[in-house]
Amino acid sequence: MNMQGPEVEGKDFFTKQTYIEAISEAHEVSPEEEISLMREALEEKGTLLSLSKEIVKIRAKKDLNKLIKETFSKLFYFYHCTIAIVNEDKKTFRAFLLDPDSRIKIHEKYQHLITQPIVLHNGFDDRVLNSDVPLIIDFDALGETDKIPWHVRIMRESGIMEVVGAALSMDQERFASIWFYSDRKNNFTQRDLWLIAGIATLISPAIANIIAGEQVEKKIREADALLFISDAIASVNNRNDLLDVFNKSLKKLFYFTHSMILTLSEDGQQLSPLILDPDSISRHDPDYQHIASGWLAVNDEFLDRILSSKDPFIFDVLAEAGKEGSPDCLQLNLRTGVKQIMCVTLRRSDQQPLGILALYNDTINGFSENYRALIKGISYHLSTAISKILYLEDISRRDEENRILLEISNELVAVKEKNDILKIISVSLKKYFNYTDSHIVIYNTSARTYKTYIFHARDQVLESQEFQAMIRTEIPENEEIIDYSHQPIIVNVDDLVDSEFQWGQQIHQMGISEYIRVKLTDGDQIIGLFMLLSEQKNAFAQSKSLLQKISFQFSKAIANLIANEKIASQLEQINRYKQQLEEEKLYLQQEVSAGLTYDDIVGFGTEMQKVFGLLSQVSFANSTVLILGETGTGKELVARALHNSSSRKNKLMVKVNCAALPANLIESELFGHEKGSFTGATERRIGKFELANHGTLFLDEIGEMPLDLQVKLLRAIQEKEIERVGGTAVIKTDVRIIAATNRNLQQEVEAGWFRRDLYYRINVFPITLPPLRDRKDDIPALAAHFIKKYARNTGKKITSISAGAMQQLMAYNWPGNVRELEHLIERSVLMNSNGILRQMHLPDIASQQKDYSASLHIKTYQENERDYIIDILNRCDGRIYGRGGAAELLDLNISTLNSKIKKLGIRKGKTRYKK
Ligand SMILES: Nc1ncnc2c1ncn2[C@@H]1O[C@H](COP(=O)(O)OP(=O)(O)OP(=O)(O)O)[C@@H](O)[C@H]1O
Repeated sequence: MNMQGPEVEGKDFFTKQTYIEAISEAHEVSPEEEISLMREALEEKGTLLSLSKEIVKIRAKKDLNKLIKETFSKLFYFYHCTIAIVNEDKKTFRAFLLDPDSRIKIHEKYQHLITQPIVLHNGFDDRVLNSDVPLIIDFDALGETDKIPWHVRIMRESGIMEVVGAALSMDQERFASIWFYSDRKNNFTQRDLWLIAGIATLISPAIANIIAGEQVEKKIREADALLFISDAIASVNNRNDLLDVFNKSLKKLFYFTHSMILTLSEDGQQLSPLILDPDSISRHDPDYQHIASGWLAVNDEFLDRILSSKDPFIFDVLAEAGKEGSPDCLQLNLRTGVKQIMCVTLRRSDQQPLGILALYNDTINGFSENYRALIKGISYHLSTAISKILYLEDISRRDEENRILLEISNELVAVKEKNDILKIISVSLKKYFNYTDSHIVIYNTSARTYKTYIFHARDQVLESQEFQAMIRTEIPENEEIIDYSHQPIIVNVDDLVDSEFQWGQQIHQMGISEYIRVKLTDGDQIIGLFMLLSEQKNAFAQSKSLLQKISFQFSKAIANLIANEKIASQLEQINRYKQQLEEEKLYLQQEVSAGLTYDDIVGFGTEMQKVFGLLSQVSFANSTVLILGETGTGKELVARALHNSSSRKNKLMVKVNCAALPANLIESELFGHEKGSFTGATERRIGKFELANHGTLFLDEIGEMPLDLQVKLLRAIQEKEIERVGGTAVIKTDVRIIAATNRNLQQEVEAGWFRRDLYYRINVFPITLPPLRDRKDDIPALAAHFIKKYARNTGKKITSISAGAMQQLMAYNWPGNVRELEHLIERSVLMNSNGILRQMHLPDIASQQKDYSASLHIKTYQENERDYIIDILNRCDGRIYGRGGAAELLDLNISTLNSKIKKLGIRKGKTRYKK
């Protein structure tokens, strides 16, 4: 850097010392030199004398410009000339006089240069100001150093090679500087410097006068502007108008990049933006939206300082942002080039803080001290305007809330089922709240948990594991979510991540950042929680009051829904009982012999006594009993007596004849069916299992049960629960099983026609009833028993049986067992006219013989094969193909079986194949 002044630096050579004296003091001069210098000096002195006459005429800046253009430029070469004045703060200076022909005008930062205060102590301007003589700055010699101030850099970039600066002073105070710029190197001579020093001295009083005049004008202008702004502020009714006043009027008064007004929450804990300037220089930062739409917690020393300050507060962003714990917004400002911020606290009439007005600047020392008073003046009017805006907004918000409330209430009143609520939360509420998902949980008094009742979620999360887990999660009553406040509460989900709160973690995994919840109540009772969830932070700051109001309507609708559901489920239960009672009634009407006991079983012989012994052991147990025996031996009679002697005697014994029903109906008969579950299922019907609940289910002819149904039966017996055909609900049953068959189940198992596992499950307590031919000693008692029964039924007076007839009975083989004997006695009583049965209408020996010989007919191999295939087909309910079909059981391939059916002339009757 090369800065030079006359070699007589430090002396006021214009007033006290001539140029010649100064030069001669500095070095020896020859007499010729001295004569020439004296001539020059006399010439310039004359020049300055005539100059001073011009200068006294100067009144305004335009006169100055004219002087520079027309007079100064004739004295020496310079490109343009400017004057800078020191600001009131004494730390900065600003452009005062600008040369309209300045070549710097083309520089992109020219506007910045001429409008911004520039730091004075930068090593250039302060030196010139402190120097008694003009100084030259040789730009070329500056080199590339960081220390070059930005405004000097701009000049150099605009082609300036050299500049001379001289201080202007008045009453000992150096208040400004005059600058002559040149685009030529080594342009300024010693003589030029001497002239510039003279010009500086002469021009100082004129400049001081103009400044004083301008300051007066400025004050008047500021007062006018303040008046105008105050008036404008006083008449605004909304945020946009207020922003307009700032941008159009205040920006005319002084430079700032943008503004922001923040208001304080009622509890004084948070500051949130009321008005954001769309011209903010920070608006392109990715965090701007987030920070600008959020709120600032008033919990740091920085904000405390602003809020407690009575006067506008100016601070450097760099210095504040560097302090520990500085708010995020300061970092954002720093990043986006904000250098200085002026804040003033807006106060209510009671002096309590209402908010903050912040003005931003992109230069250090951008805010002059002068503006403090102006901004303070504006802040009073601004506070009133903001209070008014907030009041008006509050009124219109309440109106809007009431309108929304009415709209939502109308929808809620019409709620009949959950889907109606779902529609409201997935469509209607979306117009007023900013949420992505919603969740209503209902309090379960017995489990003391909150359980999902209704939810609405984004499509993309519906299938996710987190969401599925979330809706299954029951929130324990004592979780931190449940507090006693009835106000809506906003929860930051980040705070839940490290907690034990499972539901909180699940919604975090679903991408939820924040949720608001409100209690649903019915009188004093909490019935549930209503939660709106959002992926964004700060989504619900404005929603509290409306949600609070809506929650009452929601509570009512949900309480009604729950009550209706309860009534519906009770009605359904009543209907079920009613249906069951009707079934039971019908059943009891069919079952006339329901009251049979062991007394009705006739059997004095040893065989039957053994049976009675077994029965007495199992009567009171709940065990499954399997009654075996030929047809007519009394299996059903024994089953009924067993039931009537058990602890279940006051409930039904329900009989299912497994052989009598087509295979496809047995399942519905046993387990019931839902309406529409198959063609013909026009009504819901409960099955025999449900009908026999707490009683006994008698499965007669269990050996005839189709194989596929055997599996379901086994499950029902083992699990003690059933599902209706076409239904999904699992129904618990408490049923005792008594099964009977005249088949040899063991053999059936071996042949693969009866499931082994089911056989073991029902063969817990087998009782075999002996055929009548093996207990003929019971025949007299049985005969007497039936004579008495049928004589009473027919009204005949028959009391005994002749010895001959008895002999006939004792001689007979009784293939139909007790049933055959009973029928024979019945027929004989009907046909008899006197008091003693003498004639038994037994099949005669011959026919017996005939029958016998007929039964001795030896079947051909083909006949046997035909009968066998028919048996299997009937067992499979005519099904040939697939698992458990006839082809599989016969271990034949399908085409072979079909050709055999054709060849053996096997045909199907109405329901079964006939032999
Ligand atoms: N020991 C008995 N005392 C009195 N009556 C009996 C006796 N055994 C059977 N009976 C009567 O015989 C008839 C047939 O009995 P039951 O229906 O119980 O036989 P079952 O073994 O179940 O026959 P099926 O195997 O053909 O169903 C019934 O009227 C029953 O009352």
